[in-house]
Amino acid sequence: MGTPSPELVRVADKAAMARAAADLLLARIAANSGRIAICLTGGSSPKQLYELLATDAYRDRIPWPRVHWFIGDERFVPPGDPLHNMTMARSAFLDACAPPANIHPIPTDTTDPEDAARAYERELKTFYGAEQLDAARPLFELVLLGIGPDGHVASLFPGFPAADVRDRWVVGVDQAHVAPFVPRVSLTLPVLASCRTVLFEVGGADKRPILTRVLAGEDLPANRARSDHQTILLIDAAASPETSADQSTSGLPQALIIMGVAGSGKSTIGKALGERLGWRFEDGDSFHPPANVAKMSAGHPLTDEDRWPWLRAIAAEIARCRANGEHIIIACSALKKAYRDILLDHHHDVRIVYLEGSRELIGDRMVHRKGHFMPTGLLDSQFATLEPPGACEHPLTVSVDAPVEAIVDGILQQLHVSQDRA
Ligand SMILES: O=C(O)[C@H](O)[C@@H](O)[C@H](O)[C@H](O)COP(=O)(O)O
Repeated sequence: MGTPSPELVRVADKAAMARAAADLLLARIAANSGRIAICLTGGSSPKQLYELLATDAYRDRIPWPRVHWFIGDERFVPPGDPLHNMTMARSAFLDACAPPANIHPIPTDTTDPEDAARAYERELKTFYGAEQLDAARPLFELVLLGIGPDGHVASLFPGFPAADVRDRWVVGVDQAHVAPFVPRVSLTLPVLASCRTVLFEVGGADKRPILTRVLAGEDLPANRARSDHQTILLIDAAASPETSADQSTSGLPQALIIMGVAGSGKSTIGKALGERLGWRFEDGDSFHPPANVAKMSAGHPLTDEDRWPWLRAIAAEIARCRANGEHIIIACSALKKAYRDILLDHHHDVRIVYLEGSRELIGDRMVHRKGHFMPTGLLDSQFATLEPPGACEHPLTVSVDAPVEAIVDGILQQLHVSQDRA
């Protein structure tokens, strides 16, 4: 299988970009319960993100002891210098939040950048526990990158030999192609690729010229830095070239997740929608691992720990469908945002359909529909758990207070599917 194409995610401005990047970082951390490595970037683009991570809203949600912080490139200046990349990250958030042993700067107190590169390569290999990268076991969970005005990433400049190095993990770069003109030390492209997600932050009007070239597919380091698994380009309105204004919203989604509390009609609506679109429908419950099925059959409620593998199994099925170009509709209560984050996995072609209804309405429907009574406690607890999807999740919201066909019409309308096409 080739390298997946990058996904474009558009946000309004740099503040929204920082929030989206922070949310993705949290999702990546939540998806792996082991020791995690994150590769930070220098430059000015990530500063807002770093500052956001130090705020209560994010800081308290990061399991700091198990997260390790590396850097994709360093300017060969002493720590503390205003140009020093890791110093910027340290003062923005790391020093206040991360255990010192989990901060892995590139040394710049060595004789030259080449020595520093060798020392950092050793450190990365020791952390990884092997001399060779294995595509099935990425080194990093997330690699953050910015794009320079000439299309460079980390300190891999276009036309410089460092951008072609494949047999080293880290290289010394004697001179930079753009300011600041100090020697650099940089991770190489195969090492940056060894991650679950490469996330580019590209914001501000000054990025528009280079982004236009990148989106046109020019052969630049920015177009060669791709994760083996997932690459996301977060771009804001100011950086976005007009010509690509509707690229990310055109076409139908690849997958739809029908969410809502028990009794909101997820399966009925999902099946009816599947028939109208000609897409496969699956009940999310069929993805529960046997341990969960056993627990539920014994009448024990599931905990979030039980739910993660189940949600990841659904996400894996969505990923499989996306890779094969198949459409799928999955019914899954997905009451909390953390659950939906796993299911959506930041894919803009996976959309949520939220079946909205009040507790009274859904309680009533339960009684009248099948003459079957749902215990009040269960419905109450569903509503207590429910975190309705926010605008940033771009849900298709429909009221369940209508006949099935009208609800399906409402969803098709929001998908801009003409009734002929359906
Ligand atoms: O050390 C560096 O300069 C970098 O890591 C570099 O690759 C940076 O990410 C880009 O040049 C974008 O820089 P800005 O974010 O400042 O535009």
